Amino acid sequence: MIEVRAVEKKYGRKQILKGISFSANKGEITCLIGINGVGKTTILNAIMGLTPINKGEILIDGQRLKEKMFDNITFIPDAITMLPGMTIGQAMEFMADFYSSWNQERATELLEFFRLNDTNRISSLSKGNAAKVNLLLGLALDVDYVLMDEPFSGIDMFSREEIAKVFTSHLIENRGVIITTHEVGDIEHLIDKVVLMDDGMVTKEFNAEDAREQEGKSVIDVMREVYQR
Ligand SMILES: Nc1ncnc2c1ncn2[C@@H]1O[C@H](COP(=O)(O)OP(=O)(O)OP(=O)(O)O)[C@@H](O)[C@H]1O
Repeated sequence: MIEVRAVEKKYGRKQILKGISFSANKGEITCLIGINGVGKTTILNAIMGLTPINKGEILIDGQRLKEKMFDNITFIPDAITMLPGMTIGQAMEFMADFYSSWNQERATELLEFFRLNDTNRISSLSKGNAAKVNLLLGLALDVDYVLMDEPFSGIDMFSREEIAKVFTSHLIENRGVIITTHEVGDIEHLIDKVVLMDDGMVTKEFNAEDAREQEGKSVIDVMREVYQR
C-alpha cells in the first residue's frame, strides 16, 4: 500500500499541498482527480522521492521511502522521455539495459496489445501512439506500483479507448496503480478508488463501486456534488 500522510509542500512561498492524506492499495486503480495546477504531479513526484516535502510522510508497504523501494515503483510521465530519433525497439533495449526489472516477455505482449511496430521512430508517432509507447515502457517493468501522470491527456477518443483496455487486462493485475487526471469520463468504469483534490487538500476519498452500487452515483455525479457546492 502507498500511504500519503498529511503531506505539505511549498514552492517558494506558495503552499501547493496543505496536508494531503490518502492511500492506494495493491491490486487497485486509484484515481487522483483535480483541476490543473492543484498539485497532482507534485504528489507523484513526492511519492517517487523526486521532490522533497515540507511536512508529513509517505509510506510504501508500511515503510518510509528508501532508495531501494524505487526498484518496486515506476513513474510514467505525461510525455515520452525517450530521444525522438530512437525507434520503439531501441527505446525498449534502452529500458532493458537500464532496469533489472524489465520484463521482455511482457514488453513484447504490450507491443502486440497496442498494435505498435518496434521499427517506428519515436519522432514519427502520433500523440496516441506516443502515449501507448510511454505506457508500454512503464508497464513492462516488474514492479508492484505504477504511477501514471495524465495518461489520457491530449489524445483522441479511439486511442483513449484502446489505452483504457489495458487497465482491465492481466498486464495491470495485482499492481497498485495511481492515475492522475482532470477528465475522468473514459476511465470512470475502470477506477476502484477516487481521491478528489481541491485547494491543496483531499476533499473526498471514496470507493467508486460503492458509490455506484450503494448510492447509485457515478464518479462524475459525486464530483459534481463536491466541486459545485
Ligand atoms: N518546480 C516547481 N517550482 C515552482 N512551482 C512549481 C514547480 N512545480 C510545480 N509548481 C507549481 O505547483 C502547482 C502544482 O503543480 P502540479 O504540476 O503538481 O499540478 P497538477 O495538478 O499536476 O497540474 P496539471 O493538471 O496541469 O498537470 C502549480 O501552480 C505549478 O505551477
